[in-house]
Amino acid sequence: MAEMISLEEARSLVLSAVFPLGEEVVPLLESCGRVACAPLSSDIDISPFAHSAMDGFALRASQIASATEAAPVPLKVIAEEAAGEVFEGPIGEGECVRIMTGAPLPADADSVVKYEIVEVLEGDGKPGSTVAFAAPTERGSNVRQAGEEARAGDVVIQPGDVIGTAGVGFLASCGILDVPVHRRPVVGILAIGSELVQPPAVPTPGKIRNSNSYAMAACAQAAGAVPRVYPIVEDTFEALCAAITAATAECDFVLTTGGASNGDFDFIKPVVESLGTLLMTTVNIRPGKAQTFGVVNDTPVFGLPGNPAAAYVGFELLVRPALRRMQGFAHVQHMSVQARLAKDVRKRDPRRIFLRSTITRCPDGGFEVMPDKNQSSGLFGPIQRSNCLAVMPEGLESKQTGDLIECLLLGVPEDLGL
Ligand SMILES: Nc1nc2c(c(=O)[nH]1)N[C@H]1C(S)=C(S)[C@@H](COP(=O)(O)OP(=O)(O)OC[C@H]3O[C@@H](n4cnc5c(N)ncnc54)[C@H](O)[C@@H]3O)O[C@H]1N2
Ligand code: MOO
Repeated sequence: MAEMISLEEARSLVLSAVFPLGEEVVPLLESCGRVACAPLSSDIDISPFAHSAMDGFALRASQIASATEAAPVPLKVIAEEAAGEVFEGPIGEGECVRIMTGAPLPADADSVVKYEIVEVLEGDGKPGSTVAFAAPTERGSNVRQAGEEARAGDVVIQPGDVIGTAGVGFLASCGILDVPVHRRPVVGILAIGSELVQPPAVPTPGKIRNSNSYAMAACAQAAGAVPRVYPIVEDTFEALCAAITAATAECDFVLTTGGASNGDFDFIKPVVESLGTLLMTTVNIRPGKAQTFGVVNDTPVFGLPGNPAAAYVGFELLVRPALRRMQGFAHVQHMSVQARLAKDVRKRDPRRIFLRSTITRCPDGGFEVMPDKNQSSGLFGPIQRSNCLAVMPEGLESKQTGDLIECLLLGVPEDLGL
C-alpha cells in the first residue's frame, strides 16, 4: 500500500469499495431527491384525453378557413363545456362549442380559438349567442393531444434517474404513490479521543467537547445518509476494536474522527488492519492528510482526522462521494467554478490545499474568491463563514490577486448567495 496517495487515487479507491444499496419503497413525497431503482411507468395516457389549452371556442379549422377581417365567419354557440365535463353532441357546419381550458376537445372539433380574437355578434358568447371569426386557424391549434407526455405503459422514470420536484408531479399523474428508490446508507459516527466530553458538559482541564460527531452527522445528513451517532470511544486499541466491530455489524458505512495520525494513542489504522483490510492511510491534501480507509465485516470504514477542519474536508472530498454512490447518484462530487483570487496566497506546503473561502459574483458575471484569514485545521468557524473551498494545486507555486483558482461550491446556489 502506497503511503501518500493523490486525492483522485483516494476517491477512486473509496468509490470502488462501495455500491448502490438495494431498494426501499417510499411515499411519493419522500422520493424527491432520491434515485429511482426500477423503471416507473404510467397506467394511463398523459394527458388522458385531447383537451383545450385555452378558454375559447371549439370548432373544425375547415369551418373558418375562408375567414378574413373583411369577411368574418359567424358561428352559432350551441353548448358550453367546462373542465371535467364531456360534450358528446355533433357540431354542425355553422356551429361551435364554448370551451374552457382543460375541457375535452369535442369529437367533432379539431381546434380551439381563444376568446380574445373572437367577436361576439349576438348575445353574451354563451350558448345561444353568435360569434365571428376574422381569421383562419390551424388544425390542432390550442389543443393538447392525448398521450402528449406519455402513453400508458411508457417508462417515464428510468432506474438511476434522480426524482425532482417536477418528477413527483409527473409520478402523481401516472398514479404512482409508492416509489422504489435506493436506500439511504446508515452511517455510524464514532468520535475517538480520551480527551473528549459530550456536549453540553463543560470540559475539565485537558478535555474538549466532541464537536466532530455533530458536524459529521450533519454532513452525513446533508449528503442524504442517515447518521447514527455512537458514544465517544477512548484511545485504546481494545475499545476501538469493540466499537468498530459493533458499528460495522449495524451500519452500511462507519465513520470515525481522530486517532488517525501516528501518535502513541492513534489506533484507527491498526484496528482496521487487524479487523479487516486497510486500503489507505494518507492523502496528499491539506487540511487532513491522515485519511484512513478500509473494509471491516464487509462494511466500509473511514477514519477521518481529529482536527475539525481536516475531518470536514476529508468528509466532503472523500466520504460524501461514497455516500452518494451508495444512494445510486451518478454525480458524486461538488460542483466547481473558476474564480479570481481577491488576495495573494503564499504556498509553503506542497500538498493540495483546500482554502476555506467566500466566493461572490462580480458585476461582470465572473466570480471572486476571498480565502478566510484563519486557515487553522482545528476550527469549524472559518468553514461556517465560508461557502466554498478554493483549491491550491500540488506544488509550491503561489498565486497572486486576480489569478484564477478552482473553487468547490459547498451547498446550493441560493444558500451560497451567488
Ligand atoms: N508527528 C506528527 N503529528 C501529527 C501529524 C503528522 O504528520 N506527524 N499530522 C497532524 C495532522 S495534519 C493532523 S490532521 C492530526 C490528525 O491526527 P488525529 O486524527 O490522530 O487527530 P487527534 O490527535 O485525535 O486530534 C487532533 C485534534 O483534534 C481534536 N479533536 C479530535 N476529535 C475531536 C472531536 N470529536 N471534536 C472536536 N475536536 C476533536 C483533538 O483534541 C486534537 O486537538 O495529527 C497531527 N499530528
Ligand atoms: O491533516 Mo492536518 O489537517 O493538515 O492538521
